[in-house]
Amino acid sequence: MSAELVGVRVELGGRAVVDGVDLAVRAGEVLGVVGPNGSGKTTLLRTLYRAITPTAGAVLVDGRADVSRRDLARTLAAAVQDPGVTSAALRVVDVVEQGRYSHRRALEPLRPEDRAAVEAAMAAVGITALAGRDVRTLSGGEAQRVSIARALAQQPRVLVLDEPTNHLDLKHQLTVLQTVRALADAGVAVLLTLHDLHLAVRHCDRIAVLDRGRLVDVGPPAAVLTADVLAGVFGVRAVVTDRGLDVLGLSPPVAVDG
Ligand SMILES: Nc1ncnc2c1ncn2[C@@H]1O[C@H](COP(=O)(O)OP(=O)(O)OP(=O)(O)O)[C@@H](O)[C@H]1O
Repeated sequence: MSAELVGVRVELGGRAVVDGVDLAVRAGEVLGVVGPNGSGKTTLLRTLYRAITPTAGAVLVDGRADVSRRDLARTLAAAVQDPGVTSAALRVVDVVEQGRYSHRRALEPLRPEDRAAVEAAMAAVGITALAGRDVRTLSGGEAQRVSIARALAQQPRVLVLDEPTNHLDLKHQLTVLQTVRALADAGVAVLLTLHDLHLAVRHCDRIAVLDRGRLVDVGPPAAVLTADVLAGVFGVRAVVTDRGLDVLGLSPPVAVDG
């Protein structure tokens, strides 16, 4: 299983925010997309899960462009930055059960395997105790984990996560990233965006660097996040070592008065 963008260009508000991007996420890997604010990461993910139609290029799932909405929903799950899980009076478990829609016929009750998938998804991100809570009462990090659990309950073969750790405390960041690793080890293709380059270096098999809508490079973290890329794209002086990423300061150095 793979999901692929081929020569993708996306124009929004009259300008290209993603341009000429070729990128494939493959079964068994965690592929991280990193880049500065506004570089096109969310747009790229939205294009892959077909929330946006590209201006040019193709989106392929297992090499095919003609996948139906229903087949796509059975194959690919996404947890996005603004999950909207807090807009209606639903319990946490109701939202996670939405992840089973694509596996059932309309109005069919949940089957034992659906319930098992929902329970496993909630346990994986530590929200079992929140099952009966009104989603409108959740904290940002709790709501984010509900959104991720809904995607996990879908048991997708391609999992797309937009900033899955941005509201999470350290323990839950690790919980989510370890869950992602276990899924990849089980053969799921995982594509995620991360702002935290430390997490990206540690938890991604490959990293794609976006800058102003263009793909700068894609490959293993240490090969891609070179000092030049970190300076040129992110504006920081930093190096990737065996221990991870060391950020030394801003690049070029900021002049300090006095
Ligand atoms: N609907 C829209 N209309 C016009 N411009 C848009 C629209 N959506 C996004 N953009 C612009 O497209 C660019 C890429 O946005 P995108 O959200 O993909 O970036 P990002 O890399 O995910 O950013 P961040 O790190 O801040 O989340 C930004 O300059 C943004 O302002």
